[in-house]
Amino acid sequence: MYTVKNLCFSYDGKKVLDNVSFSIEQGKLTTIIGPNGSGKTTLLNLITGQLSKYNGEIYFQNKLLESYGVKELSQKIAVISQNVDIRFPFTCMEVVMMGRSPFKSRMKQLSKNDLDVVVRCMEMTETIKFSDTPITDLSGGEKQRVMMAKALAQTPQILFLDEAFSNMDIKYTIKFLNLLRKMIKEENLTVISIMHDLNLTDLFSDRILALKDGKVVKYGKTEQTVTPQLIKDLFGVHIRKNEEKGLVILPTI
Ligand SMILES: Nc1ncnc2c1ncn2[C@@H]1O[C@H](COP(=O)(O)OP(=O)(O)OP(=O)(O)O)[C@@H](O)[C@H]1O
Repeated sequence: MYTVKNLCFSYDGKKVLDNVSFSIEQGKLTTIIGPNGSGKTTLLNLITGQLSKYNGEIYFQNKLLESYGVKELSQKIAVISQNVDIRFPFTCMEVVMMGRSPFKSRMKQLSKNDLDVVVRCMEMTETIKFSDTPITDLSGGEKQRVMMAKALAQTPQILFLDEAFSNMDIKYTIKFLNLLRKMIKEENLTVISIMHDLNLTDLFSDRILALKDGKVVKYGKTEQTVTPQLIKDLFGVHIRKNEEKGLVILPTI
């Protein structure tokens, strides 16, 4: 689905990604982990076409990423970024409706089908009650739920999440991770996420891509990849792995 070969990227001469190569499988939840500043968001921005001027190759569905137009790419991928940066007081329904814009012609209204998708996604994310509320009036976690509704309304083949649950409480985080697992199973959705919560990463991910200092340290199946040694190498933190319940993070460094 995605193949990245020898990807290198610098900001103003400062190298941030160094010879990164991997392939993402369809119908899996892959989580990118690594310390602050290791290059996770930069990598995500590159493979979603939000950053350019890299060295190396990025293939999406066997075509070079740079050969896709913005509209074509937006019909296939949706991205939820780290921060919700909407300063204009659009109503929440207007924001979720923007998720349908890759599918409509310029100047045309949304179709009945588009509106049905919007309402369904707002119901799934429990944001329908905010339909007429300006997004600027919501809390951080509520805004993230609206952004989740907008991303789902895009009906993507691949959903990218950059710490998309960072402001959500544990109930909604688990609700959405379960919803994504269901969509992966039933609709063959592919999810690529960045998460700092190692317990949830371990419980919900199929594959782990571990980055440190802009290099891939490890990439593979979660159960084989998330080991106490990897977490020690990445973060300098000790963990114990409980075979039944996942990770136990120990507060000694
Ligand atoms: N726009 C930018 N201009 C210059 N340097 C940048 C820019 N964005 C990120 N960087 C630098 O690139 C490096 C990687 O940043 P990136 O945001 O990709 O890391 P990250 O792994 O996502 O970090 P975090 O876990 O803190 O979100 C950091 O050293 C950061 O300071």
